[in-house]
Amino acid sequence: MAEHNVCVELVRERQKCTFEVQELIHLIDGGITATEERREVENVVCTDPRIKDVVPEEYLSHKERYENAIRKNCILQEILKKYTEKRTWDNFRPSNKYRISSGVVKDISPFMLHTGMFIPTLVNQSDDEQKAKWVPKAMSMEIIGTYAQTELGHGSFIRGLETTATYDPNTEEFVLNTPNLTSYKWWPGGLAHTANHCIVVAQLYSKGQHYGVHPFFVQIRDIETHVPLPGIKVGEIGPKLGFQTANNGFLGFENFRIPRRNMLMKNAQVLKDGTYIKSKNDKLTYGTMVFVRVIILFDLAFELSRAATIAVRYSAVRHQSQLKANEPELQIIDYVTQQHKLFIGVSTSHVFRVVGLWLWNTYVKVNADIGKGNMDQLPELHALACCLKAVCSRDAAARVEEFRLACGGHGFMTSSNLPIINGIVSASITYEGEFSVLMLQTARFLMKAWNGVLARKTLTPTVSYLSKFSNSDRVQWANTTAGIISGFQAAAAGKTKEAYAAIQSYLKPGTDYEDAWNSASVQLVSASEAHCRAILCEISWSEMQRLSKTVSPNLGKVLLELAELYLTYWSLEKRGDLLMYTTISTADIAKLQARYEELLALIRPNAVGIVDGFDIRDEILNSTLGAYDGRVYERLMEEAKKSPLNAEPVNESFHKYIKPLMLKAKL
Ligand SMILES: CCCCCCCCCCCCCCCCCCCCCCCC(=O)SCCNC(=O)CCNC(=O)[C@H](O)C(C)(C)COP(=O)(O)OP(=O)(O)OC[C@H]1O[C@@H](n2cnc3c(N)ncnc32)[C@H](O)[C@@H]1OP(=O)(O)O
Ligand SMILES: Cc1cc2nc3c(=O)[nH]c(=O)nc-3n(C[C@H](O)[C@H](O)[C@H](O)COP(=O)(O)OP(=O)(O)OC[C@H]3O[C@@H](n4cnc5c(N)ncnc54)[C@H](O)[C@@H]3O)c2cc1C
Repeated sequence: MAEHNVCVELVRERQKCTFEVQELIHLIDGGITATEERREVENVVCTDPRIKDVVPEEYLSHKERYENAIRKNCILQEILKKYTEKRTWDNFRPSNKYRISSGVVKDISPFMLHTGMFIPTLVNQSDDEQKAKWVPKAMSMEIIGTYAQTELGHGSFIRGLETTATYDPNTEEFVLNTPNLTSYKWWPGGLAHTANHCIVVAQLYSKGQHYGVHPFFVQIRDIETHVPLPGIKVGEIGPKLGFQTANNGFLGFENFRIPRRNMLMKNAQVLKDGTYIKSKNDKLTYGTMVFVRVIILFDLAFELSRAATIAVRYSAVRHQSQLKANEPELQIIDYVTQQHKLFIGVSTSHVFRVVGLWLWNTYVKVNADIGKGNMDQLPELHALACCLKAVCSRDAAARVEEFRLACGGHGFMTSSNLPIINGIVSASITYEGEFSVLMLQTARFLMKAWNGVLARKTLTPTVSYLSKFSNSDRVQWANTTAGIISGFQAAAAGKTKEAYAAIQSYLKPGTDYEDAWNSASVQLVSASEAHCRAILCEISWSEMQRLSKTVSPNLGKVLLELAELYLTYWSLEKRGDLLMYTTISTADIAKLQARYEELLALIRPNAVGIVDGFDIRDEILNSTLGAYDGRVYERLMEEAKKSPLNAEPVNESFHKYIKPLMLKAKL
């Protein structure tokens, strides 16, 4: 971007920056080569004239919008293929180059489930022979798939799914059926008109026995004509709050037959005669969900970085109101309330990225152990992935909404892109495991851990802190980062203990454990949240400390300020918990508040530099408010002029309706 086109405010902001933005970019990308590789792909895609929309997406009809999304995503796939020719699943290291999808369509790609769930399920749940047959075809997009699990009647409760797969040993086939309306598959992305295959999660029956849900590889459309195969009823579910171009669909089966070997057989198998061979652990069927819950953190970090870039740059460009009489109007970023809205979101993006990487490394290690037959770490991984996915998605949605509010009226414009990002992030609270449902899964793990505390057992690493805080004394508070982390752990331990006690107190004679659990479930969710906050604080602080030692002192200082801001913000937000479970005093809280305000002031001069460090091209930001040059007002007007309503000075509705109305009023 030529600096002479950049508005004066952003030029000044960039001059103020105390660290090398390029260094931050490389840190986020994971190295200079990764930055170069990402930029090269982004450049090729974003400068391809076929990708540019003449009419903005939001003015297209639902149908046109989908068709446009498909057209452009096919071009993207063509380009990406060149950059991923040597890629096999085993060396598949999806780098930031996949964020390019946002530079192609503003909303979600209809191919997202193909990459995000169809391929991972084939890789992780097929046996070697199946993998060799299906994965290369899926990777090259010779076949296009999705993940069809949720039904009209059931999403959270997977054991309640109603689609059946009944084995017929005479033909060595499974017969798929949708027994009633509520058993229609409902929601899968790309299912409606994009995918020709899908993973179908269905209840398995063989030799008259029921064996629970299992994944099946199912072709639903003819490869040549794309016509749904006989016995398949498929269509689209209609417009939503967001995800307009995701092509979410419904699917029903009527005695639809698939070969026996189309059941994914890495974990459980059905032999030719219908004998069922059990998996080592029946929860391995849920493996793709664990994988996606893990990678969602990267997606949330990215979406937050987009929203942060938009809101921070806009706040530097926008002037409003006078702080002092007879002085120029302030850049809104100089209002401390504005910094309070902005900087926690910027910091949260970094926190999610580093905690996401830590979770990813844990996932890789546990998966390797599972491969060797050791399932010991699976419950802990599941508990971690559940609460982190749930809390981070909810936090991300709150932060994006705050960024939107920080942009005032203009943030409400679709052209700001904040409403679309809002829709994308809000969906993640529900999909891949609804918030409360996942929090309660982590709570199950915490209750077991508390049993371990009471039995003086050694706990697994992420809950080992519970033993430290098992007595009733309030924990000694220290106004340091270590003190804050310890305070969060004390709060998590205290809440876990109370939720445990609440279950016991509800367990009157004649009360089932499940009813007592339900009665205590608000406290259980609260305990899960506290546990998750303790993890987010501990891991983000240790990771940012580690990273700060790998970069220049100037950048290291900024990283630590962002990490400390996160800890301090949440200490203040959760001061009630800290007052309950630690010896924190009102004077300590006042000190935390003062430090928080100090951190806002320290971050302020670097704010634009920090979001520049996310290195998000204008085409990927898609925002009138957030472009690199800060020409906010020109862009808002240019975009407004694209409204089809502005193509004619008088709309025909005037003659048809308004004029007659006015004439009638005269009579
Ligand atoms: C360096 C960077 C590398 C990064 C690599 C990334 C590569 C990726 C490339 C692609 C890029 C694209 C990025 C895009 C971002 C991602 C976008 C994806 C978009 C997704 C769209 C949405 C898709 C969907 O929504 S699919 C449907 C999802 N559905 C759900 O999640 C349903 C939720 N429900 C459940 O999970 C279950 O029903 C549950 C857990 C609530 C209850 O199950 P069940 O009734 O069977 O169990 P319980 O009786 O309650 O408990 C039994 C027992 O089992 C334990 N357990 C449950 N689940 C699991 C599990 N998954 N694993 C292990 N254990 C489990 C449970 O804890 C209980 O244990 P107890 O010991 O008895 O307590
Ligand atoms: C944008 C989007 C994309 C999606 N894509 C896919 C896809 O590609 N493939 C796919 O298979 N699915 C997909 N889904 C479906 C998604 O996974 C489910 O919507 C999600 O798992 C929640 O299930 P549900 O809709 O049945 O909600 P419900 O389970 O009906 O939840 C409704 C309410 O009931 C509460 N509740 C439910 N069970 C419990 C419980 N045990 N304890 C306490 N409270 C409970 C919940 O907390 C919630 O408040 C998608 C959904 C969305 C929104």
